[in-house]
Amino acid sequence: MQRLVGGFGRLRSFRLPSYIAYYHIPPPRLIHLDYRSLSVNDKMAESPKAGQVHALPQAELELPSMKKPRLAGKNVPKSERKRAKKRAKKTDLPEPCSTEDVLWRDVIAVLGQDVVDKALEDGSEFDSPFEFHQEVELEVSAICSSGEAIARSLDDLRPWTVIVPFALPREKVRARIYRNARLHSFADLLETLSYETQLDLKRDVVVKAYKNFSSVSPFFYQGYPANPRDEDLSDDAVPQILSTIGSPLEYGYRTKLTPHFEAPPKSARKAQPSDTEGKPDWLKIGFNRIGTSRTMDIEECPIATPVINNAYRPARENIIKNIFTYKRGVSLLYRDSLEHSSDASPREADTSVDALTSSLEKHVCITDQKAIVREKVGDKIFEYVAGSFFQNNNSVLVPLTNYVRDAIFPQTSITTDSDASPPTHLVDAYCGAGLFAITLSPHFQTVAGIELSQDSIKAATRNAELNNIPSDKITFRAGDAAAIFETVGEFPPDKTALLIDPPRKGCDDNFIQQLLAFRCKTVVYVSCNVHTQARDVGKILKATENEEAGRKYILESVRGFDLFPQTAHVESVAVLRLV
Ligand SMILES: C[S@@+](CC[C@H](N)C(=O)[O-])C[C@H]1O[C@@H](n2cnc3c(N)ncnc32)[C@H](O)[C@@H]1O
Repeated sequence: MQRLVGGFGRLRSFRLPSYIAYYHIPPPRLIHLDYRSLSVNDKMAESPKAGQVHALPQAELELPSMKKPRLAGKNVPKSERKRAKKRAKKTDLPEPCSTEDVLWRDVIAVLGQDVVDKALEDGSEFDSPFEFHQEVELEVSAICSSGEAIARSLDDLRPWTVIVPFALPREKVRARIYRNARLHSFADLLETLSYETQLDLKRDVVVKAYKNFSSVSPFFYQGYPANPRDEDLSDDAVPQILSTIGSPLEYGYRTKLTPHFEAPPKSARKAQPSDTEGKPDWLKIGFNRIGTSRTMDIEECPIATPVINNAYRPARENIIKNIFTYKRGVSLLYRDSLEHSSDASPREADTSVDALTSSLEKHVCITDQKAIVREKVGDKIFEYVAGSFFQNNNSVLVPLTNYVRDAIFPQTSITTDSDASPPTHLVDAYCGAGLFAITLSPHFQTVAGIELSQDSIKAATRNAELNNIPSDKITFRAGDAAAIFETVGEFPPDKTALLIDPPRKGCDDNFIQQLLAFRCKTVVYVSCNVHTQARDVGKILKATENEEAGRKYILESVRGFDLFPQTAHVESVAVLRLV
């Protein structure tokens, strides 16, 4: 059983599930060792200075190996001899290749051979700057061969390292020292301080995606060894990837959860125990372990909203109690929703202004796939069928939609013609329940959205009504995204912004061809899969790169948005402009 506790805590005493713990517990594939830096340790063995520190007198070294070295004269009292023995043991460098030696070499790699040699020479290698149970703040330098993190102490006067579990390079952590050793201390992790580190790591994912999939000449990326190919884009086609925008909520943000469980196996049915025995070991209610189809038991999910966790806990108890009534496995659904009229029974309904205002903000948990979920994004209301698509982190939707608005109407832009009049028309391809079309509608004269799911199109049309947007201003149609270009034939391309937010597989070639034929002024590409986004953006750039007569698309900016803190997932927004 994994006990999940949200927020910061003593991570040592429990484990987050692997699906959310990507940035908290380094799984083996995240451990990168810089063997070049470790190789400086090889010099250690040859170093005469290092040898001198723990060397016994020459005569003793030459004793037969079975004979213990003589530490002092016969007349020295036993207690003194014991102390000397202890001292000698403490100052001995670790046995080559022992666990201690492997760690010691990580210490040297972080501090540098010169610093270590100096400490050994002046005998300060055990003078820890830290006391037992002292709390310290650290920035992780590397991962040790043991999988723990190693950080260099920030005190430059006394070079020191601290070994701490469950942290990653560049993360800032708070830790409590529990043991001091030679030039390093061991500490328990108290807190991972930096959400910024996650955002940096996610920026790296965007950088790599554009490097690997946009077909930009590899020479653009310094140190990349390949030669440019004919099909590569020119080396300045991709601008510097901007920093990732964080989610206002780092935990408790996820508005949808779909845990599952299997029905009892035959063997368990045969020996059906009484329900007083609690949860049987074979029963796991939760999510798949990363990369497997085995379920990990989850009691509580730190990234889910409180209303979802509050509903999940008793439901879980109920499933455990009644597990033998299930003949098949079940996938559950939990959706965080604002309470709306159909949730309250008529008897309970209070129509006073105060009651209506507070009910607008009251959250309930919906578990029926077909029920209607309600959310607010800024001053707009959205309703959709619980089983259909809607973004799962409400806290980041205002920053995200504002960012898209500002990209379409830039205050100053090096790439837009300042005399050009702003766009008046918006096309929302892959529009879902109308999130972008509706939130951005106040800034446009005409808006058109398209989406494959009939349920979502019904929801988008209803959402336009709910938000009092006239039907002659905004229209939604069900269909393949490429079909939108038939509908918007009347839209002036130079005054049209196209928003693309496709599923993970990205856009198909037909859509890209029609986009290229339409040639609208601005394209904002929002994506939940930055790799297919990089591929599609590369195709658009490449298609217009060498056009002599016509104008070409340039990639003005790319940046990640963190819709899913504590996971490896990153959303990406690319802005293309026709110049
Ligand atoms: C990532 S969601 C974005 C939805 C919406 N923009 C939002 O933010 O709520 C992608 C949407 O594309 C729809 N979709 C998938 N394939 C499509 C296609 N070929 N043409 C149009 N829509 C499609 C899905 O049903 C889904 O609603």
